[in-house]
Amino acid sequence: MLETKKINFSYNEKCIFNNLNIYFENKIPIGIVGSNGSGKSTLLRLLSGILSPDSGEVYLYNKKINFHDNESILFLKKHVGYIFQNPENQIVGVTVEEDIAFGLENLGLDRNEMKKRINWALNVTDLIGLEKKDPNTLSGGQKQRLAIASMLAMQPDFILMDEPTTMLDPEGREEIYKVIKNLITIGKTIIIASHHAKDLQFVEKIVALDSGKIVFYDNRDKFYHWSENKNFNVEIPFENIVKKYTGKSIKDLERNICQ
Ligand SMILES: Nc1ncnc2c1ncn2[C@@H]1O[C@H](COP(=O)(O)OP(=O)(O)OP(=O)(O)O)[C@@H](O)[C@H]1O
Repeated sequence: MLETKKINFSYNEKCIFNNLNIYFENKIPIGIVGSNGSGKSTLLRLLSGILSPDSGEVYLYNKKINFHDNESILFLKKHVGYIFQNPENQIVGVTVEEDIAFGLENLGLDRNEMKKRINWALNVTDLIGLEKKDPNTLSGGQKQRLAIASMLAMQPDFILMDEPTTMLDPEGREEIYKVIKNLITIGKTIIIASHHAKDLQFVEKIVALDSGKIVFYDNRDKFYHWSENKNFNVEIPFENIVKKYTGKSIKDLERNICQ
């Protein structure tokens, strides 16, 4: 479990969170939605130790994170990985393989373990065969998959993604969806902040933020019903629109066409 208790956070004078309590259970994929500026990225950054709260607490597995203690922050960072919207912010190696190895070098792993982790991360992110490539020559989708692979090799339990497909073309987006599915299958807890319906297709629950407050936290399907006529700047999934206007699922309609 990853949670915040009574968190307060401001950028200079601008208050973003006032007494925010939220929890994320292991292995329940969650989407975070909200209009621009509602605090989605800030929340992900607080949960992953990139930002520290002004007051209040972050707990991971019931352990309180001490933001003044490097070891405590490392404990949080070891278990909670963060993926930026723009993969360029995360890529540092001169080859794909070296980029993945970079984060591992500080962990004191032996060569075999490093190799094993690199291959595993390449596999989960579908990057096998690109090990020797210069990251600068990769497509947007491949770069984002590399950012995920490099973070994955550190073996975090929670993977926080901040609008992971916003910079990508449709092909790149589909590549990331395949990876998100893989990550869920191997038991990672995914938390995705996004405006795109397809980014949220695999999440079980949705948290809606409005000016730093949680105004909804429940199952994904309930969210789309609840949010009708509210402005959360989030796309409605195509299948929900079809269902609303025809009363039928896409599968039922396809069946009728084929009969
Ligand atoms: N480094 C910063 N310094 C000052 N203000 C910031 C900073 N980062 C974000 N903000 C402000 O804090 C508020 C919340 O920002 P945040 O990025 O968390 O929202 P968001 O919901 O992720 O928005 P978006 O959907 O546009 O990405 C916004 O008003 C934003 O302008």
